[in-house]
Amino acid sequence: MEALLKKELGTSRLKPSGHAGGGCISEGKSYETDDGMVFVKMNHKNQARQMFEGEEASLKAILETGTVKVPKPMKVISLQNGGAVFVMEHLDMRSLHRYSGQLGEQLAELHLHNQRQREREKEEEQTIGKAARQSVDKFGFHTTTCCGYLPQMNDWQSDWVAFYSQQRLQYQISMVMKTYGDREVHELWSRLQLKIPQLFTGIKVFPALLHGDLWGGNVAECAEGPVTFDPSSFYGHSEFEMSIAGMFGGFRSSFYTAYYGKIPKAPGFEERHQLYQLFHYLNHWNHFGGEYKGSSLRLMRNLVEHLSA
Ligand SMILES: Nc1ncnc2c1ncn2[C@@H]1O[C@H](COP(=O)(O)OP(=O)(O)OP(=O)(O)O)[C@@H](O)[C@H]1O
Repeated sequence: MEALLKKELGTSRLKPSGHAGGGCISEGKSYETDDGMVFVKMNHKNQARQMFEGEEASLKAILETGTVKVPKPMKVISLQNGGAVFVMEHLDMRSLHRYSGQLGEQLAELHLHNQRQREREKEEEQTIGKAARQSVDKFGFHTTTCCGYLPQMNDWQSDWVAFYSQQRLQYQISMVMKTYGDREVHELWSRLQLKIPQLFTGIKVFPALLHGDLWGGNVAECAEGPVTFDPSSFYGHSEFEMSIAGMFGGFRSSFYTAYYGKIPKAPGFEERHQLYQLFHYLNHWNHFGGEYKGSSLRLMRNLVEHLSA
């Protein structure tokens, strides 16, 4: 693997730095190269290349906004015996502490970036008659991204409720059905899907670029500010981002105060929050098995019971 890395990176020097960072999905290791330190993630699954290409595209999209710091992506390389590696800039990181509030602000800036771009274009259209369209007016992404190692459908759709119901929840539920044949999930889903539009009454959702997997294990800080990594981006409802953040903890109150100071909670936030957490519980059920079954079904029952017939 190291000979392949040397060749692909065009470096004569490739020395393990001693920094290793294994997550739940891939193994990670840093190396010193001719051009500085790199962090290399390796995964032997067949779908590793697709997973890393999605991460690479996500990092590029977030970098382009200039809002929140992420490692610069460098290269996805296929391994001979299946699997792939992903090379990116190495960042010296420690647990998020001092810059928690700044992360909240910067995340809100990321979420507002596309809308502000659209507003600038509208002004230009009014003053000079035309504007080069860079803003995104649909939900989805230009490529598949993976939350964990499972691919997410990102086909562009104008209607957020349809996108989220079909490409996020339905997709996960179909996978649960295929793997576990669970009848209760099927029965609850047939009732829940009819009620989802109620949760969006009076709400206008504008596509926001999301990190997509913002749990406490994917945020940190460098000497000069906060950093996030391992994204699975798409354009979606900004509220979706806050769902996994709350599931496993790791975010201080200063993070939430700063974020909601810029993007206040809209009416009905709490019910939609449950709907958005449902995706992550189902995705965990599909990744890690039955220990997430109980929490997924509980959430579904709760949503079905609290929404009117
Ligand atoms: N660019 C980087 N520079 C230095 N260390 C990094 C970098 N990216 C990630 N790490 C370290 O590696 C660890 C695992 O990274 P990452 O979350 O991307 O892996 P993963 O297997 O996709 O994880 P999971 O799915 O569990 O979130 C991080 O917690 C961090 O300590």
